Amino acid sequence: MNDKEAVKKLLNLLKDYKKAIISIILCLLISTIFNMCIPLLSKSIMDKGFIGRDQQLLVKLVVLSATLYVANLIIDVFKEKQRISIAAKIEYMLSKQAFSHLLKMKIDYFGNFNYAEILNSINTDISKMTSITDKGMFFVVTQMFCIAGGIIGLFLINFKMTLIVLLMIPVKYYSMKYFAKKRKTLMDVYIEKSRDYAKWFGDSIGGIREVKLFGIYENKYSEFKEKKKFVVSEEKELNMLDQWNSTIDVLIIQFLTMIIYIIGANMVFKFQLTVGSVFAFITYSTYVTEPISSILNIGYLLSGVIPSTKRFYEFMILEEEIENINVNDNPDSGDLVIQNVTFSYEKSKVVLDNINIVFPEGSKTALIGRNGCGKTTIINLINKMYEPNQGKILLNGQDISTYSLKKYRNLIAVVSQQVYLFNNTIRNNIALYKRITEAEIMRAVKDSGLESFVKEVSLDYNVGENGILLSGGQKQKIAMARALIHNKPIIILDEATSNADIFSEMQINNLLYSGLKNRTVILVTHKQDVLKKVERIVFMQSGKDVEIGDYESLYKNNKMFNSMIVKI
Ligand SMILES: Nc1ncnc2c1ncn2[C@@H]1O[C@H](COP(=O)(O)OP(=O)(O)OP(=O)(O)O)[C@@H](O)[C@H]1O
Repeated sequence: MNDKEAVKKLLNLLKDYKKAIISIILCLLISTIFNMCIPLLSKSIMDKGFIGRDQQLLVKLVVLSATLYVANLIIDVFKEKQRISIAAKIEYMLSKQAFSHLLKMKIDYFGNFNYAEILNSINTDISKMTSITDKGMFFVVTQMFCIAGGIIGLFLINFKMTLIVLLMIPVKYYSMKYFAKKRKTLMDVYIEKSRDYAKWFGDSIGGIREVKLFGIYENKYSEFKEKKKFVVSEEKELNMLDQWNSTIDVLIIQFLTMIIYIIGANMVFKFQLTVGSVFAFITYSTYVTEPISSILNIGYLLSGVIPSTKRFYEFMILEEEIENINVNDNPDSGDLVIQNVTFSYEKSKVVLDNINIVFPEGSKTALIGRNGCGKTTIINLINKMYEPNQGKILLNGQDISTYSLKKYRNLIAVVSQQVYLFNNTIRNNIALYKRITEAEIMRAVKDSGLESFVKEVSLDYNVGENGILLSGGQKQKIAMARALIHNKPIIILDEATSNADIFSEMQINNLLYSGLKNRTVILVTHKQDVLKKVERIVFMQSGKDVEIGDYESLYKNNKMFNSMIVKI
């Protein structure tokens, strides 16, 4: 995306608020007209009131000026209310778009960026983009009128001095260009550095247990100092640049005012101008110089917003999961078939090579194999976190890529080794936004082996951030209860009982041919008692070499299989 497209996108954000923007511009116009009258009033107060010693007129003019000031204040409050409301709506709308996109994005995005980094990027970009509703931006339109009115006022008072005022335009233009270019470069670096810092921060706090257990506090602290120093120094440079830009602005205007005073005084001494005219001229000249400065500063302001706008829209076009909307059939349970599937996460490394596995409907199948051979990858493909590079996965004879993603996933429950629990009650973590009766929840809790704990603390016990208040086994049992309750025809248990005690494990294993009797169950396990129980075992020597059989045949014929079994 180039700068022009980014500006277009920014302007597009305002298009839904035409009415409010028109009312803001009207308010600014009325204020501008009032402001135009004030120097003329001051001129009369000075020349006719003070110097002409007309007290009655002086009081009238002072009251009129004060009324205009108050009217301006009221208009300003009304205008600000509209402007703040547009800013809030744009921020809310962009946040909604970003969050909805985030939920639909492909899973590999979350492997590259951690939560702190994602939150930091989205918040920074949205807040920068919302700054297009800042006061300075809206002023542009009315400032055109202000400049026109100011120039007319100046010409009416003195033509020659007006030309001097107009000379400042090219000076300001070139200074703005210089600062805008610098700011854009600095902003790009700042965004990169703060993203890097947020990534590191999320990673370090995510690993707080390791920091404590391995005593790497000092190392992390010195990394922090280094990374934060970069961010703070970029912030400092950006703030200093803003300061220099406004200092140069003030210098230009002050220099101009000084010249006007000198030339004006000279003219007063020669009786070519009145004292009031000189003061009115100076006020009018600010009506021209300040708005010109603000208009030219828009370029400077945009130079800070454009990098964020580009990054935001680049994020918004990242690939989402494809939801088939044209499908008319509901996926139905049936045999699940992995057919000639080849898959790699990275092009250079093939993880699964032409794999064929059938999981008959209602069957119980165990997956066993060495670390990294691709068991979890098979599960990732079945639940459509990834798509095969070649081959197909079929359910009930139909390619799963033709099913509605939501409806297809609705058929599968996964309990993995690393369970994620929301910071909510046990009840809500099990029900997951579905209306489920207490009796049903209690049945699932009983089947998963969590009953005695629930009786102790109640279903409304809050589990804390990712279940921090629970033991590993309790977390897995909640995940198990969650899988059981949703009545899905396909259940995947990826080392799901790795943290369960022997009694709970036996209880869960007994479910295979009772509570889960009619469901297709796929278990990743190395435990002998489960391997003996299931009717089929998929033994993976690697992602290329897959052998399927029952326990007896594999046990007799495959030494490698034997060496992997955990006998308890
Ligand atoms: N998101 C990913 N991006 C890139 N490579 C990955 C990703 N996830 C897994 N891999 C790689 O794919 C291979 C298979 O990983 P997978 O997690 O499927 O193995 P596994 O058999 O489940 O292992 P384990 O028994 O240790 O859980 C490994 O070599 C791993 O490094």
